[in-house]
Amino acid sequence: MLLPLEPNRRRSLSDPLSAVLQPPQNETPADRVRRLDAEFEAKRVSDSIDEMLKSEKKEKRMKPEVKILLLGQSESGKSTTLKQFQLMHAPAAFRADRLAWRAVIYLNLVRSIRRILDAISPDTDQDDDADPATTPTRRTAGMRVARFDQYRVALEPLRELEDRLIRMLSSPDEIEPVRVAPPKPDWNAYTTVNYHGTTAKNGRPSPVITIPRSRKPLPSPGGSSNSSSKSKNAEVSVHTTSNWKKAFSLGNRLRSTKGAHTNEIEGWWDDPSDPVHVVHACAQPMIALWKDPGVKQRLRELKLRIEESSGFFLDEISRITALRYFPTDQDVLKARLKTLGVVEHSFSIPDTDRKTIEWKVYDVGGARNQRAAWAPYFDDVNAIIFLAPISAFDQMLAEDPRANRLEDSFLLWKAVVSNRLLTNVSIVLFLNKIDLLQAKLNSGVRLRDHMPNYGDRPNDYENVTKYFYNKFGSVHQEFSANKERELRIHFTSVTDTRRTATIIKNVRDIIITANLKSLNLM
Ligand SMILES: Nc1nc2c(ncn2[C@@H]2O[C@H](COP(=O)(O)OP(=O)(O)OP(=O)(O)O)[C@@H](O)[C@H]2O)c(=O)[nH]1
Ligand SMILES: [Mg+2]
Repeated sequence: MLLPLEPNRRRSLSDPLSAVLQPPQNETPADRVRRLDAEFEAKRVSDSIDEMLKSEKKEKRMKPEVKILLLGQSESGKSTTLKQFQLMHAPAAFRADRLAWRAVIYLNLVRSIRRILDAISPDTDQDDDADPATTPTRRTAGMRVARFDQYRVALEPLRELEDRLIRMLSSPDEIEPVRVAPPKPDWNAYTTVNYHGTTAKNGRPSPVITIPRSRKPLPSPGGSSNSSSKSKNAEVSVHTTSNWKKAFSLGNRLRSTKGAHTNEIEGWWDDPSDPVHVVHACAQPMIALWKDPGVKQRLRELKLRIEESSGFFLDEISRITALRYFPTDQDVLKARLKTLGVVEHSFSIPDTDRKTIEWKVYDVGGARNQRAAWAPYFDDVNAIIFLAPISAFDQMLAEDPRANRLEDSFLLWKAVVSNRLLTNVSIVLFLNKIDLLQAKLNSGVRLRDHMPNYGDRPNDYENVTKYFYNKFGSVHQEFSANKERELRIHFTSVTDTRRTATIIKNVRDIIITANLKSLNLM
């Protein structure tokens, strides 16, 4: 039986392709059957290839890659949230790095001590180089701390240690220092800087992180200070990529067995050059300084709440300065390293159907001069976790002492929710540092003194958190580029592992659902 000619075969003869496909003029009925059979077979093969491609595509869509961007101002808790992701989804790697964080923890501790000495120093009254984020703008006259000179002398070795830790963390084996990061920082303010010279394959800059350096060295016994550290924004950069961790990793520090007979392990505590010996030797004066009622009184007069600051370890000096101190998970979560650039971390996470999904979490630097680096990540991100540290309502930005940190968070939030590139991106808001907020309100700090709009509402946790919830929520409602977008708001303390794990799980499910919906798979 002759197969009928398909209507769509009749093409215009002006089309050269059609002319070629036309059956020959002198085609016999037998030739025609053969030709149509061949065409039928070709179509069958082509259809089956199409089918395979379709199912491969579907399979690919079923295990999508999810990209999450962590956004928020500096010290909002982005890197801490990332650490919680690591703790949940790559615990072995997280724990393998714990020893490396020892250097950062020592540096955080030394820096806190330095801040106290700076604050209580009788020389500080004329200081125009104090930390704007933490130093009261006007010095308050008060009692001189009686033992100040003793503390200054006893804690002098910490000055050299700080420089040494910075050098160790700054990847000394990196040979080609190249500046890649932000366009406009005061480069002269960075000391001992090594930058990774590579640029990632997508043209995005290589990640680096910085350790905030105290603005001044410890006051020297003679009262003079190192002039090189007088610059305003002195910070030290350290690569996220590798070497700062290597310098302090277990592999490097546990080098050999002491002897075939004893089988005793030689650890960092046996290395006389290890920084632990300096902090260990200074432990007693550090404890005495922190416990000194005169010091506490002076800090109160200055309204300096050191215990609320990043990388706070002053309540745990004995434990942290012990010769065989090994950081706990919680120590690592509390340790502070400032991020510069954008850092990508990948996790393979099984979803509800036990399919593995590749999650890419991007942690960005939140300081103002870092924010220009965010935009290149907006075009292919699935979700944003935005962190606003609501305890910071009485603080100023480190990079701009005139800008209230919470006002800055509101502006940043508005810019993110109204950004058109992010129209179809799920957004989750973490109102973070609620533990510090609670402590601050309990200590009598009033919100309305810093945000007059708060008015006469009660200054308690419940009312204050409700106020922030509504304020951030209404900014989203008014300015969102996507009026359909459902906003999820969580009150968080991202240093709290148990609560944060529950929230992350919840956020993960929401993001997966939204992602599948956007792919029309639900
Ligand atoms: N008490 C308390 N501390 C927190 C909380 N969240 C973060 N921190 C601490 O605040 C400090 C700053 O947090 P990071 O995660 O480094 O901040 P970041 O947003 O990554 O900052 P940049 O890298 O500068 O953009 C760290 O020492 C954290 O341990 C919180 O909810 N409560
Ligand atoms: Mg960070």
